[in-house]
Amino acid sequence: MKKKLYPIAITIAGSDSGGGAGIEADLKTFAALGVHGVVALTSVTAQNTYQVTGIHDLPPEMVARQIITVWEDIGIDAGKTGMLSNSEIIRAVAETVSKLGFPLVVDPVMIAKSGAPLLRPEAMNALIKYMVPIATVITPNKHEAEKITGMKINNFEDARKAAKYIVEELGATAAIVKGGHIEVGEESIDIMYYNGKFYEFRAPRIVDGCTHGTGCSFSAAIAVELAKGRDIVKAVKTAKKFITMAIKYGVKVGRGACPVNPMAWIEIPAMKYHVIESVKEALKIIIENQKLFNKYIPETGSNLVMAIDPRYAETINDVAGVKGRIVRYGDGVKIVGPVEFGASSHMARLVLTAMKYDPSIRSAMNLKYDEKLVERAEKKGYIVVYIDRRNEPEEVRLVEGRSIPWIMETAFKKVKRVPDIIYDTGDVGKEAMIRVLGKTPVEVVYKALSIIRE
Ligand SMILES: Nc1ncnc2c1ncn2[C@@H]1O[C@H](COP(=O)(O)OP(=O)(O)OP(=O)(O)O)[C@@H](O)[C@H]1O
Ligand SMILES: Cc1ncc(COP(=O)(O)O)c(N)n1
Repeated sequence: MKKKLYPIAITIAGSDSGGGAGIEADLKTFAALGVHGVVALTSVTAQNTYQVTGIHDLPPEMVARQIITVWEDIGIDAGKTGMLSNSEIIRAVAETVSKLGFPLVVDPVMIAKSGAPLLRPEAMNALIKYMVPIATVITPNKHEAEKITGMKINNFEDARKAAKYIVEELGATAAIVKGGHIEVGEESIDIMYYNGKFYEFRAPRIVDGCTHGTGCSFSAAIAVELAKGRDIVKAVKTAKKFITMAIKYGVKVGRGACPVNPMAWIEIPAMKYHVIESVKEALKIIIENQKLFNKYIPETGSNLVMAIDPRYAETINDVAGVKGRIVRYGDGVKIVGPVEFGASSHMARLVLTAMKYDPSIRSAMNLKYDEKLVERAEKKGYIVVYIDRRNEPEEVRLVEGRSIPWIMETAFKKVKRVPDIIYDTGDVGKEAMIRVLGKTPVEVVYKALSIIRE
């Protein structure tokens, strides 16, 4: 079979005006994982991160009509359902999807994170009777699985029984009982029963992430992979990786449960590419001016670094620099290795600390100390701060990796902003150094050049 360039996935779900869950989360997930997303809206909710203040259901015929109209022209490779709200909508969706016959992921949405009911009590039986049997995969959490099976779920053994029951007695092809609230420990473990076998999907539990829309985005990700033609086990594996990242790099907005961030999946790699290109562009300028830079490359070498967006930057692995540093070579300089993430530790830590004070400062370079450079910087009106390394507290000296943040913190305290230049004149075993900071590597290199040039 010829592979489709644009697999099509449909979300049959409600809208969350807060943009965190529902079709909004689903469409972001579809886009991030590379399929074309289409929609059958079931209900409009007036919602934010901590409450639902109104629900307006669409007529069931209108829900069915959206699915059919899309199918007739664009086609549907797989779909998911989210909030279905009432039994008439459930009947209309079940009937339409059964007729068309595409693989369907059912997220049996009942209650929002904020506590609001999203499924009328009268619709519970319809959900079990009509939706479960047509589910290729159904993804209940602990509470939803309890409602569907009538069982109590307190541990993974109970979750296994429930998943098996949903498949063998209620007719789903595969059932995943999500473990967000079961045996809460270091990991978030989901249990799947499929084709006579149990599967476990594990990921580290994230404590300070965002969880509004997790269920929506997880089920949408499974639907995407099914639309691409992946088998169920592979689809869930990818969805689990996807949702873990979306929770970790959540969108920190609102005063309730903040929304997951499905875009992290593509945004982080895209930013990394942009950062590498930005460092490379600035390295070209250094090479063009290598004779000027030669004299000011420290004995230990220089590095030029840039961090990814502050929303995502956490460790030195989120900062790119030159592997093996920039060294003196004849009367010029040599860029020793490739530009890589995690290639620098000192300069990376400087930038990570600077970003805590001013998120726009994402780049830095170090030069050999020379009083002439400091004089020129001051004359040019740059903010220049001197740090006396003899004042470095004992507890800072003793801990590996603490000196650089201390230098940045001390400099910030002196001028109440991130300076353009921080310098020190060294100490026993510490080379005197000038550190140039800025928004981008090109800006940093031009700043450096402007003080190097006589
Ligand atoms: N804090 C967390 N850290 C990592 N993964 C999580 C976390 N919370 C939920 N997940 C995962 O996200 C996916 C979607 O979970 P979802 O939030 O729908 O279920 P739940 O946490 O069991 O229940 P609830 O919807 O009531 O929070 C599942 O794979 C689940 O294991
Ligand atoms: C329209 C709509 N659909 C689904 C959910 C569930 O998501 P959550 O449990 O994260 O609030 C929601 N809140 N709103």
